[in-house]
Amino acid sequence: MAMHTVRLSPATQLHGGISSNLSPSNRKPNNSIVRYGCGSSKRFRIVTVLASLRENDANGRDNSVRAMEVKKIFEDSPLLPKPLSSNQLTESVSNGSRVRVAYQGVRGAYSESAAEKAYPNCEAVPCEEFDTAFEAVERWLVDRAVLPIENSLGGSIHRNYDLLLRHNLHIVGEVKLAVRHCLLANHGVNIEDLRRVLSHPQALAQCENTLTKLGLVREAVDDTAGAAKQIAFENLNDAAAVASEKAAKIYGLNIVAKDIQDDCDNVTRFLMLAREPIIPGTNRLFKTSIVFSLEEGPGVLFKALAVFALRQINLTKIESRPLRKHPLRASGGLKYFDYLFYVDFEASMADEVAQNALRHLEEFATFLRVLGSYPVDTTML
Ligand SMILES: O=C(O)C(=O)C[C@]1(C(=O)O)C=C[C@@H](O)C=C1
Repeated sequence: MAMHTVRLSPATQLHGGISSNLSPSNRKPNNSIVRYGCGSSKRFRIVTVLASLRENDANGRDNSVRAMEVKKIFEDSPLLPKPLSSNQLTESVSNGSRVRVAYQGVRGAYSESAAEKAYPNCEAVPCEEFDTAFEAVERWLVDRAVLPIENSLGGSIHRNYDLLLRHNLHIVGEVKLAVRHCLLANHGVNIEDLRRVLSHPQALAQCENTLTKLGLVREAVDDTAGAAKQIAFENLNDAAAVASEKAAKIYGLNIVAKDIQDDCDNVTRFLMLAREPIIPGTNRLFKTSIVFSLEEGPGVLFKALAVFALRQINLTKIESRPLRKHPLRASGGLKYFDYLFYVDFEASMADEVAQNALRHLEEFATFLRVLGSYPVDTTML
């Protein structure tokens, strides 16, 4: 059987470095995580079956039968872990060896790459939802979470701003990842055959110009790699996924177009979250993230931001979100929207100047919380 017909090769595509499987069917009765070595015979069985499927395809076999077979093989595979869902959170435990890092999405998602960049040699643990990743850390199932917070083209990931406040984790670091999107389709599908494109809404927004030029109908899914997986599993021939080159390899898809984001400098910033804060230092460039709310009144936000300007502290990000518990406030018979302000500033909480700024802010803030003080990611992308 000629190996070149197999698009999912064993070493790079099926195993891919994840050694735990969190799906209930693969969990040991004592709730510890089942591990699989690189030489798993099941892995080779899967590759062999895929190879024979490809060969059958070449002989003109029914595509829907093939799609069902491929789906079954992937679902049975212990090598592609199923993401954690909220109701599984009580069922697995951290084994204390490598750092276990939760991310949202499935294998091949940009968030997985960010987790691996933030914690080299970590065990990246896929989670279905952002919320699940937060909870996985809170319940000691994993050690850290790495979650996207903003993108240079698409803007803020609002959901994670809201969750930062709803949960009690601390920001212990940030990591920036260059995001280079590809258009992925099944082999044999040409760009002219495409009608639809599936991806994470952020990824779709980052490729707005290309997708508009191609006239593709956008369909939002949970993550970019999940879109690639769906294209492969369902053997779709009118749809493509916006996803990474890594996802193309994992799910055996063809790269129809590369670098389709609207700007070559497309960067997503991720936050590293932990149960305990790190001790802020002054030995390197630090950033501090805070959230606060203010009284209603003329110039109040101006005054709040002035506490930093007066001390020459540089602000790197400001975001406002509705204050959900009190979305409206009344003043003089009028109703105003009520907000939370998230601010990142370039100073360590170990700096007296930062402590003074926050003391000053407390004088008129109705609520203030420090989300974390952590080293700035200064790596060039
Ligand atoms: O869908 C993925 O692959 C993700 O990791 C999520 C996500 C995001 O939420 O912004 C991360 C990076 C890119 O900006 C696009 C999508």
